[in-house]
Amino acid sequence: MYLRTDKFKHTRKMALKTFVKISQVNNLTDARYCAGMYVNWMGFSLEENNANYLSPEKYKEITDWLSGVSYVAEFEHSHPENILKTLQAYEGIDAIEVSQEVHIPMLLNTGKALIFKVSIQSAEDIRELIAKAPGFKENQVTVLLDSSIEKLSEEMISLIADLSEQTQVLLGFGLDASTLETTLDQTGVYGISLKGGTEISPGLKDFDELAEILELLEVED
Ligand SMILES: O=C(O)c1ccccc1NCC(=O)[C@H](O)[C@H](O)COP(=O)(O)O
Repeated sequence: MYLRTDKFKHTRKMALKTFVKISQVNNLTDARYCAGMYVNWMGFSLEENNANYLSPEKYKEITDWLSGVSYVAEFEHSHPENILKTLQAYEGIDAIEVSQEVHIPMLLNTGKALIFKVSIQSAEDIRELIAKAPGFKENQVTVLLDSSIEKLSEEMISLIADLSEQTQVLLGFGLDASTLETTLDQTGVYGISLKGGTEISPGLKDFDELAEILELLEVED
């Protein structure tokens, strides 16, 4: 059984049926909408070469308007030393997301939650994660599955279910409003990850589709 931190249990209104992370948020409109929909984690790209890069000033401007959401600092390539240096300019970051596995051990003791974003090309990639799942669980590293694959195969669904039984997984691909509930049931993932910003993930053609998914997940108060 996951901890899911007491913080979430007691302060989050259970307004969404599953845990939701929004990645690469880069404007106030999307940020306010998503916070209003009670997403759990809001991610901002803090690497200057990223198309959705958010400067410290813009980050402050946006987050000053928000409440009830945890902030994720997203990095693809930065070395942990630079990550920690960068974070000094961003107040209130709760979690760090990296895409380089080798960077994980260097960030385990920062006091922040850790997310490992993995680009999935094939079922084999998920098998490799399953082999490493006990280590992720032990170190409380949330695994975020990202991919350009639009539709989840039966094989992938069953592998993701296996992975989710062993550690905390956020599913970031193969999400479609018409099959969302089944996908959540079949994979048993802890939550999902949707992209904000200007780059919309495969299968999510525009902000309307992101909104459609969030509305589907809404729980009546
Ligand atoms: O609790 C676990 O077993 C676990 C397993 C794998 C990854 C993470 C795990 N727990 C930690 C978390 O659930 C989140 O990282 C935590 O809720 C984030 O909290 P916060 O920093 O308050 O956003």
